[in-house]
Amino acid sequence: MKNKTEVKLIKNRAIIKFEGKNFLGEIGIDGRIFKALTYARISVGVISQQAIENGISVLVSEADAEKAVNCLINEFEQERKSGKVSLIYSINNVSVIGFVSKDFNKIMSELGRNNIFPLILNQVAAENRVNIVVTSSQDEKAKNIIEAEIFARPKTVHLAIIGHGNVGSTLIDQVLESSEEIRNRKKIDLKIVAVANSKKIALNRSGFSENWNEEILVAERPSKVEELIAFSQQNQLENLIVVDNTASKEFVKNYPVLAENGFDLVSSNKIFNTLPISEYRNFRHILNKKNKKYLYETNVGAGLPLIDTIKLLHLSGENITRIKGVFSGSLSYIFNNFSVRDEKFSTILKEAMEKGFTEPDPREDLSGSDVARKLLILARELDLINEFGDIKIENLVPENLRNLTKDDFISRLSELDVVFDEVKKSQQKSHVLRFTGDLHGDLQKEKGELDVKLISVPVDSALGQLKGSDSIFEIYTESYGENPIVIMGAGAGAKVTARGVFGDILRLSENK
Ligand SMILES: NC(=O)C1=CN([C@@H]2O[C@H](COP(=O)(O)OP(=O)(O)OC[C@H]3O[C@@H](n4cnc5c(N)ncnc54)[C@H](O)[C@@H]3O)[C@@H](O)[C@H]2O)C=CC1
Ligand SMILES: N[C@@H](CC=O)C(=O)O
Repeated sequence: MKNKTEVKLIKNRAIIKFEGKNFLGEIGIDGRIFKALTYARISVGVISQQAIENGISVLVSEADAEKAVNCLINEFEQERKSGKVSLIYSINNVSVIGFVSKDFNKIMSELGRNNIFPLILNQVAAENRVNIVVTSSQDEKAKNIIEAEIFARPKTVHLAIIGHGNVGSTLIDQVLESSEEIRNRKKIDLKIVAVANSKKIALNRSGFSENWNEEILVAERPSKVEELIAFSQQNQLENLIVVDNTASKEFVKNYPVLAENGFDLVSSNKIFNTLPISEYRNFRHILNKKNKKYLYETNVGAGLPLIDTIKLLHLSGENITRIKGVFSGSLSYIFNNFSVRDEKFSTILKEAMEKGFTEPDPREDLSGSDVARKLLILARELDLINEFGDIKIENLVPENLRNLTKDDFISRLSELDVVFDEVKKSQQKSHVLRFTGDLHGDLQKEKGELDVKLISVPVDSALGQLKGSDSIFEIYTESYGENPIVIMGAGAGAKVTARGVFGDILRLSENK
């Protein structure tokens, strides 16, 4: 049962800390502290004794802090000389929050998740009455969190959307469209308070509306993570989630500092999960330490529920023996169409780009790197310690086009036509081209074998029948034997991917 009383916030307090050896429980010490402060006409608030640290803390008005310290220094002059009292000092800029709640543990865990750890906690258990002392830079945020809990108010979740290209802009629109329904149904108030591209970041404490695009046009702040962190701290924003919808190798370097500063993370960007295993593990260590979460369901199979399925199977002890299939939505579209249509390769590639299936630079797909990343991400979900360099990748980009700028490459797409015409013609009759990923070998060992390659398969085979931009993942396990678990569906596209990212945001929000 929630207890509906006011949550009181008293600002401009200071903690007077009194530290020493073996004086706790000694008759008269508390009395002398009070007497000295009363004589000095200083009113005393919350009191706490720390048995382990051997200290006493009292709360006074910040204006009285210096006077309180001096008066206690005088009172305990002898004990200071003998070393019995080692330190008397003040911690300024703190606030007291008083409330009544039966769900004390829940409130403390919500505060902790938001990096708020009270400096003093004073609880009258019989009355469910609690006073906590927090730094003033976190007091409003703490009050909001406590009120949301006690009064069962919709909890506000603050979102920072990094990257507003195909996936990012679709996600923003989806969030704005559904936010009212989510507030009513789930009691979660999703607020997009930051939107960034590679150059600028737009910040809006009250949350962006449908005209977010205009706000980013006139934004002047550089797209730096420091701007976002400072903004979240200055505005005391609780329940923070940063969403990475870039393909940036640079932005992922910010993940650890974001987790350190209280952000959970959601990412459609696959780069972080394919960094060297030491960085991959170190980040997970930071997440654990800071009680933060990182979700990336769309890293493999866009909106398809693949990572979760693999995670669950693996966690439940199911022995996954092989994962293979067509992992790329764009290459699925390209080869499904190129194999059966009388059309140039470059024309079909352009279609895939226009439909938003390819990476920002389509060579990430054609080179096999994007499929290789997906394969590595799955391998690591199985606790394999493969590195990107272990993957055998067939690169479909001719060597002379590999080192061009993206724009130069795109202006020379027609050079791909001859190459792929040859490949198409060289197939057996009734065969089609498919670009596949295969994680195999002894997956009980430290490393698996990862292969990424273009193959030619009979048109009536399972892979041969793939349509549109569908991906197919065959998951072989010990219990399922020769019949794999098959997950198939749209493997790329802004709408399905943004929906998958949105799902991750909701999963995090519900646990907040
Ligand atoms: N398109 C799809 O079907 C799928 C895409 N993804 C992933 O989604 C991500 C985004 O893809 P798209 O939206 O198609 O790309 P896009 O090129 O349309 O958009 C990328 C956005 O990121 C911004 N950006 C780049 N570097 C940045 C930085 N350092 N800081 C801030 N912003 C930066 C760009 O300004 C742009 O707004 C990629 O990582 C992709 O692999 C994942 C699954 C499916
Ligand atoms: N470019 C990727 C998009 C999804 O990850 C693909 O084609 O699969």
